[in-house]
Amino acid sequence: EKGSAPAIPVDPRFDIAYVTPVTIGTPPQTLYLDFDTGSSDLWVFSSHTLASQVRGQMIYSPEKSTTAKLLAGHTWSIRYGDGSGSLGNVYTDNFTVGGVTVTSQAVQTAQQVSTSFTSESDIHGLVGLGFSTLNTVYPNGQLTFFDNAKSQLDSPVFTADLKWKKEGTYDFGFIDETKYTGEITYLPVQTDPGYWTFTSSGYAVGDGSFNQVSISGIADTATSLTYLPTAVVTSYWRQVEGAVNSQYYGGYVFPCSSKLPSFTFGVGSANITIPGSYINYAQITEGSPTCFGGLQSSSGLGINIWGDVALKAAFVVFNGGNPPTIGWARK
Ligand SMILES: O[C@H]1CN[C@@H](c2nc(-c3ccc(C(F)(F)F)cc3)no2)C1
Repeated sequence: EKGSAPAIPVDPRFDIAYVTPVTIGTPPQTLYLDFDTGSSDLWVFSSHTLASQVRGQMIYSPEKSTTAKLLAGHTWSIRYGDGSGSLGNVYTDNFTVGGVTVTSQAVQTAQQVSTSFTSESDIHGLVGLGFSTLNTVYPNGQLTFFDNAKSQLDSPVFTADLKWKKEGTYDFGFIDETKYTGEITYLPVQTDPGYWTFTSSGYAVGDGSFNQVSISGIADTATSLTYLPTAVVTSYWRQVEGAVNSQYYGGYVFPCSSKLPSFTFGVGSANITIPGSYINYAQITEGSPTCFGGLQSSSGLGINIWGDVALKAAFVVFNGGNPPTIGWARK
């Protein structure tokens, strides 16, 4: 089996996140979910979610699905890197993405969500595509959609082809050669504690010289920006006149009129170049002449994150084989 589904930017003004249509249950209920390689819970807004916390999101109603089964005595609670979170209970039901169906997928129904989820009406939940060790369901951890689907896929892989301010795709079970140029460079993945963690071989700013330095980080499709070591990020923003690291805005801001240099990162002996335009993330407020950078310091996070700003510059293969690896290609 193989499947393909769109990755739709939530806000075309700036790619805060990407959502993908899925169907759950019988008859099928459609929701748009944020696919997240940085976590491993599949949770949805539901008929169990506090009404005061639902604002326009589509919901999954297990009581309307003839194939839904409560996973009795199981609960979950998750906290994301930005402090947002959700919690609830668990059903199993049929779950379909791009024509690939998993029967009895653990679907975590939210009873409560934090305010940032409530205010993001275009995101109806998340599909965790990290390693199942990260799943928060208690007392028995559940498998991700990808772990459940793997055995029925032509190949145990999924790929991410995210795009700047445009619709991209997630493919399951195959590698679409038309989506990239040149070769795919595969790197080893550290699966502990459960992220797609790999080591980049270095970086260059604009057409400057390449700095050979190992940068270990996670490939995270649900983090909007990219967070790298302070030394790397300061050497980038030093090239931009008027750029400052603002305490007030919580990161590097710069004059929107700036022409930003590109940022190149090494993957083995190959490299990926992020166009400067991708690093002009957004005006700090509508109409402001000050813009917020898409490349920020990871010093407060304790981990480097290759988020959408980097991922959308590449074709990325998440290979769930034995051992798992991650593949990068230019496009
Ligand atoms: O935890 C790490 C794992 N991947 C990153 C992640 N971040 C979110 C998230 C999604 C949507 C929202 C909201 F809609 F704006 F509320 C907030 C956070 N989901 O995964 C960070």
